[in-house]
Amino acid sequence: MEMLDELQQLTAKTMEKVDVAKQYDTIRELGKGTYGRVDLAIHKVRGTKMALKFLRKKTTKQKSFLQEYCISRYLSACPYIIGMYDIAFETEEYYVFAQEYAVAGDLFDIIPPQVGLSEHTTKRCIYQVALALDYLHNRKLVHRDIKPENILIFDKECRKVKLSDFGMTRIAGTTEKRVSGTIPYTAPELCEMSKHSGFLVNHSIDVWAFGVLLFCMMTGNFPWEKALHLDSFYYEFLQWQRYKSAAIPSQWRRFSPHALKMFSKLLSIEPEKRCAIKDVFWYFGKTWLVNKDDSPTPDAKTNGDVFVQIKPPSLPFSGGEALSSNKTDTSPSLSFSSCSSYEDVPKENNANAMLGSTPIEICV
Ligand SMILES: Nc1ncnc2c1ncn2[C@@H]1O[C@H](COP(=O)(O)OP(=O)(O)OP(=O)(O)O)[C@@H](O)[C@H]1O
Repeated sequence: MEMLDELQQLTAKTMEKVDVAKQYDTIRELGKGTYGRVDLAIHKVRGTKMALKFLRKKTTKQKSFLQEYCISRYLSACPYIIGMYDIAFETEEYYVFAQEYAVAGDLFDIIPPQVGLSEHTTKRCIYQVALALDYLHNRKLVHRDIKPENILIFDKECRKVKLSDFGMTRIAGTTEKRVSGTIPYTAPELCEMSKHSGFLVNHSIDVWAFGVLLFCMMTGNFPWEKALHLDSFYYEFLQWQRYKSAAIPSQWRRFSPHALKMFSKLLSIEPEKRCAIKDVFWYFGKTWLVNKDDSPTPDAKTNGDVFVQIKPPSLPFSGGEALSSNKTDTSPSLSFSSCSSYEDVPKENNANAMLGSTPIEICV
């Protein structure tokens, strides 16, 4: 990791003030995040289309910018991680770096609400995400922000996808403050921690988020809003995992026994028992979704079909509830609901977006 320090120092020394309009033709905004925005621009001299990531100086320290830029560059040799240009500069208001442009946007926008992607497309996509995460973990890094908005896609069929946004990436084993909000991808051991208390960064938090991401991709819903006992969808999952005799929660019944086994390894409640990302590769040769015609009829191990109407919680991603993203672009935004519904809600900040006030139908 000395190499990263050196790269950061070198970048800090060589970073220039640039007038963006003189060097780039801005085409459009690609997305907005918590700390800034990403624009599609053409480098006037090179004639190349690039994604310029602008991080507001008001909310981003130079050190954090350098860290994100250098970690991104360090990882960009992997074909499943977003490519980087050797371009970092500042303006009056922003720190800026240039990335490869992902022409089809991000994964969030192509997951059909309440339906999910086909098994074939999910496997094609998640396989590449798993390779990217395995690459990162082998280098002792933890991404810490795995979610569909950070998986960039180059075609709607997910033939080529790349992991991006290394703003939260840290070295495994370091102590971090738990400052970010709780979202459906947040592992239970982090959800239970009080804000600002320190925790040891570990690969297992990416593994958990990967499991939740997989569920979202295959169902178009979040499995829960928060991995906390007070979240009924999470509590049901917890009971099922703890006492195998408990009923399979309805939203998990669509998965094959192999897929359920994979989920219980990825979403193991105790972080020490969670599998490594590379352990999922074995499951790619197996079927993940049960054929509707073969699905088991409700019996002692299941609850039977129920149809529940619940009021959406006041937070964005509800356990078994609504998922929304932090995007504020003009593309249609989604919210996932726990067993169910993806509703069109603004992709405001993941942790703060409000769900609409209409009840969400949960078909179980
Ligand atoms: N290289 C790219 N090509 C195309 N679109 C991109 C690219 N980089 C980012 N975007 C779009 O911009 C959005 C925000 O980018 P990014 O996640 O890097 O910002 P952020 O401020 O770090 O977000 P967050 O709030 O999640 O931390 C992405 O979800 C994606 O839709």
